[in-house]
Formats: sequence, structure tokens, C-alpha cells
Amino acid sequence: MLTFIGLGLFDEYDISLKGLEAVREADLVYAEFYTSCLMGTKPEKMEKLYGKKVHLLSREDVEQQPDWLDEAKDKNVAFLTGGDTMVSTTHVDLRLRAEKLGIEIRLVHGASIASAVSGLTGLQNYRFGKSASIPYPYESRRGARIISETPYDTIKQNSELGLHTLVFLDIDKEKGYMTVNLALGLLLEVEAKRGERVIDRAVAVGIARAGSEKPVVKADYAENLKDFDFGKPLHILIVPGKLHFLEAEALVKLAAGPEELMEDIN
Ligand SMILES: C[S@@+](CC[C@H](N)C(=O)[O-])C[C@H]1O[C@@H](n2cnc3c(N)ncnc32)[C@H](O)[C@@H]1O
Repeated sequence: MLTFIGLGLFDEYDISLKGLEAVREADLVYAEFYTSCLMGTKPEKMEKLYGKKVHLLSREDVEQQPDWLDEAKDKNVAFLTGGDTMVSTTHVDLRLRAEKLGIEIRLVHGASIASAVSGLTGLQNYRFGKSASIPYPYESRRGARIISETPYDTIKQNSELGLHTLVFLDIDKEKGYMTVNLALGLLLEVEAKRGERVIDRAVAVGIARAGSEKPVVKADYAENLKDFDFGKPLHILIVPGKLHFLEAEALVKLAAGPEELMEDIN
């Protein structure tokens, strides 16, 4: 049996009771923290709460050589990830591989950043379009700095349809956790290069440390927001599309957004 367990958003106590029971019953516990991670805890604290050793898996262990899956043929194996295991990950691939090996599967859902953003900002989940992910820039063979333009295009398409965009930020082994500030800087760089004006006129919303006692939620014009101090990671960015009047009010009152948002609606 292989049990996928979502750990929730911030610390070891965000796991559900069902998840905790499942991890305590497991013979082997594996975890990956490259798709998301819980910044308010450490693997040792999780191990203490679970009473189990947690074996950390790399991206390669999960996506290329998941040999450890074989152990689930005759053992009870738990696989842990931050948030929900199946939201903005490719872990359905693991599930399909396991099914092919005849392994019984169980899912224990976890609180996800995808739903937390609606709770924290008041932006309604059914008014979001396709999500985007911003990767760190990389160097071409000739030494040029390359910035992916795909997230910009996604935001532009959503905004033309009046839809909000949820923008996940890169987690890189060497470069660390991308901030809202860097993400906005990269989007504005793409925009300036293309001579377009989707982001610089828009109000954007940044969130830091969702799930903690004091998450930071701030809305402002992108040009201003890119210099706002969000503090420690994890961060996420939202570029709202057309606002419902309740959403505008929520951004002003819950995210200290510019008052003009409400005037624009009225
Ligand atoms: C690729 S997504 C994976 C989402 C995860 N499976 C879930 O359901 O929450 C991870 C990205 O979401 C954002 N994120 C995740 N947890 C967060 C949190 N607690 N606070 C702010 N942003 C978060 C960060 O941008 C992070 O790089």
C-alpha cells in the first residue's frame, strides 16, 4: 500500500488527524520537499511527532528512479509532501506507476496553497484562470540571461478574459526560494522588453508564509509591490483580473490595497 499524505502549509501540526494516523501506521516514510516545503518546521520535528524516521527523496528519486516504490508491494509506505500531494505537482505519475505495479493506493488530502490564497485575499476561487510558475532565469550557452516569458503570457491571457492568475514561485536547490519581489521584477523586465503594459498598471497581491500565525498579505500596484518587504519565504504572487465588488473590498480591507480599487468598481 502507498499512502500519499499532504502535510498542509506551514508546520508539522498542519497534517490532518487521518494523515497523522496513516504516517504512524506506515512501515516506511518518504518525503519530498522540492515541490513545496513547510517553513515552520524541520524534518527532526516531524519525526518526533510521527515517531517515525522520514527518508528525504530528491527530484530524481521521485521523477526518474522511484525504485523505492517497489517497497510498497509488500509494505505500508507513506509518501509526504507539503500542501496537497496532487496540487501543482506531477505526483499523479507516481500514482500511475504504483497502480501499474499492482500497489494499492490511498490519498490523504492536505490544505493547499491553491485554496489558502482565496481564504487570505478574498479572491474567489472560481474566478482564477490557468496558473503560472516563474522559474529562476538561466544562462544560455552563449552566456545570455534568459527569462521565461511563459508566465507573462499566461497572466496576459487570463487578464484578457478578466481572470485572476495564481503564480507559483520557484524553489531551487542552489538559488533558494524565489521572492514576490524577484518575481515581479522578472515580469516587469519581460514587459519592458516587449513594450507591453499588462503588469505595470495592474494591482498585484503577494502572500508570505500562508498557514503561519502571521501570514503577510499585501496588495498594491506592481511597481510598488516589487519593493515591499514580505519577509521570509515561502512567497506566492497573484495577479487579479476583473474584480467583483466584494473582492475589491477584500483587497482594500484584508490586504491593505489601494482605495482606488473600490472606486474603480463603483
Ligand atoms: C509548486 S507549488 C506546490 C503546491 C503544493 N502542492 C500545495 O498544494 O500547496 C509550491 C509553491 O507554492 C507557493 N507556496 C506553497 N506553500 C506556501 C505558503 N505556505 N505560503 C506562501 N506560498 C506558498 C510557493 O510559491 C511554492 O514555491
